Amino acid sequence: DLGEDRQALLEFVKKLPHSRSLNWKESSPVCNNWTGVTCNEDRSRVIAVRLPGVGFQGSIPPSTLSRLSALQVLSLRSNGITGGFPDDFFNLKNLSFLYLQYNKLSGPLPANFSVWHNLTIVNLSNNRFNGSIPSSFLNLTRLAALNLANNSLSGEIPDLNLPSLQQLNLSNNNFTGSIPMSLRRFPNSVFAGNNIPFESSPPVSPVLAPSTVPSPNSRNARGLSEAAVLGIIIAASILGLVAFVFLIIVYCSRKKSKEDEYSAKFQKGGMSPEKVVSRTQDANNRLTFFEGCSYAFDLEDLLRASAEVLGKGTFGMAYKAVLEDATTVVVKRLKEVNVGKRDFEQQMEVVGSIKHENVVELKAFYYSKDEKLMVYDYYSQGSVSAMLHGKRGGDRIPLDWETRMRIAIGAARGIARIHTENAGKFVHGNIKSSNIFLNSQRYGCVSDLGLSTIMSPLAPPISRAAGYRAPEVTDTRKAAQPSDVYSFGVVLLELLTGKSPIHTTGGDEIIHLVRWVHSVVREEWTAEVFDVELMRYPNIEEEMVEMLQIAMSCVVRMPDQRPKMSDVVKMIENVRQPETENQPSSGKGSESSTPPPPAMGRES
Ligand SMILES: Nc1ncnc2c1ncn2[C@@H]1O[C@H](COP(=O)(O)OP(=O)(O)OP(=O)(O)O)[C@@H](O)[C@H]1O
Repeated sequence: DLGEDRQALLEFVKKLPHSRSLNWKESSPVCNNWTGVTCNEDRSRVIAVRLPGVGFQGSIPPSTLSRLSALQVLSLRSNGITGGFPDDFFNLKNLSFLYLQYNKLSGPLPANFSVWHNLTIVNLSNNRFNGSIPSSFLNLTRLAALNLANNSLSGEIPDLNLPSLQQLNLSNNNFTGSIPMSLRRFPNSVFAGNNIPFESSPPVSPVLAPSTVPSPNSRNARGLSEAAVLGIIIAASILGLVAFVFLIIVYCSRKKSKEDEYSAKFQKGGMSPEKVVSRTQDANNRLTFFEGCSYAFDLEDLLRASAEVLGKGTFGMAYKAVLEDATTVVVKRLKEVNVGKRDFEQQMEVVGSIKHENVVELKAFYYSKDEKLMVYDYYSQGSVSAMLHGKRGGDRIPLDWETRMRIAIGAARGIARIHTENAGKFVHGNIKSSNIFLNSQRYGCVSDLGLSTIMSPLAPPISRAAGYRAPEVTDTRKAAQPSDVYSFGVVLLELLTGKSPIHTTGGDEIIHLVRWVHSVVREEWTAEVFDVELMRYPNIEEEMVEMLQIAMSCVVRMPDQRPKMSDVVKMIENVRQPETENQPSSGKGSESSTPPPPAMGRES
C-alpha cells in the first residue's frame, strides 16, 4: 500500500547519497508533494519515480525501490549510480518505462528480461554494461524503443524480431557478427561503432520512423468532456444550419430589393451570426485581393456561400465559407475597428504583403462602413489549440514531440518575419495557439496578425487572450514586440505541458500556466511540468528541458529582458541543429533517437 511505498522511498534516499536535496518529508503526503513521485488515480500506490540528475552516488540499495511493486515508470538517468543492474528489480512486474542512461552501471544485463512483460521503453545507454544482449528480450512484445548505445556489450546481436520495436540504438559497443535479418530495417548508424561489417547499402539517415509507441496505460483524462464537445458540435451545426438558411432567406429577400432593411437590421442588431456578410452600402462591393491570389470570387459569391461558424474570437466572428465552386475560405468579420478606411487599408496592405511559409496568408479584405472582412485559406486540421486541448483519448491523435518542435520553430520563424516588417516595428499582437496552424510541411504557421493596433481596446476582465498577454500590456493596442515574445513563450509552455494558459483544476482553482510552471521549476522538479502524452517518446527529456528554458526566458516579467524573436529562433534551432537535420548522427554521445525534422524551409 501507499504507506509501504513511502517507507521504501524513504529508505532509498536515506541509503543512497545524493547532492541535490529532495523535499521528501515524513510529514508531507507522498502523492502530489514529493518531488519526482507520481501516484495512481486513487492515490493508493506509487506508479512513477523520476529522479534524473539528483546526484546519486553509489549503488541502488537492495530492497528499496524494488518494493514499489506498482511502479510503471522509473527514471534515474544522469546520476552517478554504480554497481550492477539491481537483481531485485525483478519484483517490479509492472515496469513499462525504464530510464537508467548516463550512469556508471556495470556488469551483465539480467538474463531474464521476460519478467517485465510490459516494458515499452528501455534506455540503458551510456553505462558500462558488458556481456551480451539476453535473448529474453525476444519476449518483450511491447518493446517500442531500446537504447543500449555506449556500453561495452559484446557477442552477437540476437534476432530481435519484435514488430512493435520502433527505435533502436546499439551503437558504440563491442558487438560482433552480422546484423540479424529482423533488424535490417534500421539504418546502419544504429549499429555503428561495433565490429559489425555493413552491407554495401547506400548510407541511410539515422532518422527512424516517427514513433507509434503505444501510450502508457494510465493517462489523465483532460480537456472537454464528451458531453461538452458533443454540445459544442451540435450547437455549431445548428448555428451553421441557421446561417445557411438565413443566407438563403437573406439572399432571396435581397433579390426582392429589400436591401436597406437588413442593412439597417445588421447595424442595429450588431454581430448576429446569421450571415457571413451583410449587404453593405459600399457602392463597389468589392473585395480587395492581394497580388498572386488565385481566388476568383467576389462579395456576392461570399454572400451565397454556405457558412459554418468556426468561433467567436477576440476581434469578431470567424466563418468557414464554402463557395459554389467548392473553394473553402475563412471569413473573419471584424467588430469594433477603431480606425478609418485609409488606416485600415494600409494595415491590411502590410499584412497582405507578408508572404512567408510560416505566416498564414491574408488573401483578401473588405472595408465598408458597416462591414470589415478578412479572407484567409481554410486550415482543415484546425488550430494548434484544438490539437493540444481537443478531447484527449479516444480517436484523438496526440501531438508527438516532433510535431510540437515543428510548430515551435515554424511559429517562431513566422513571428520573427513579422517583426521585420514596417522597418522592424510591426507587431503581431495576438499570438496564441488558436492562431497557429500547421502548414503543408507540418510546421507552425501564424495567423491573425496586425489587428490589435486597429481595433478598440479589449474590455479587461475576460478575454481568452488574457493568459497570453504580457503583464505590461494593459491596453491591447499597446502590444509591442517584447509582448509578442511573451505570448510566444506561453505557447511554448502550452506545447510542453499540454495545459491551457488559464485552466481550472478539479477544485475549480484557476491556474495561470506561467505562474504554475514557475512554481514547479522553483521546487526543482522540472520534469513534472511536461505533458504526460510526451512520456511515450524516448530520449526527448534534454530537448524538452532546453525548450522549457527558452520558454521561461520569453515569459520573464521585464520586457527588455526578453530575447528578440530572431534570437528565439536561433535558440530553438540550437536545440535541433538545422545543419544536422538530414545528416546521420555519429551515435557516440547522441542520446536523441527521435527523428530530426527535414529541412525546415527557412527564410532566404
Ligand atoms: N484559417 C483558418 N482555418 C481554420 N480555422 C480557423 C482559421 N482561422 C481561424 N480559425 C478558427 O476559428 C476559430 C475562431 O477564430 P478567431 O481567430 O476568430 O478566434 P480565436 O483565435 O479564438 O481568438 P482571436 O480572435 O483572439 O484570434 C478558432 O478556433 C480558430 O482556430
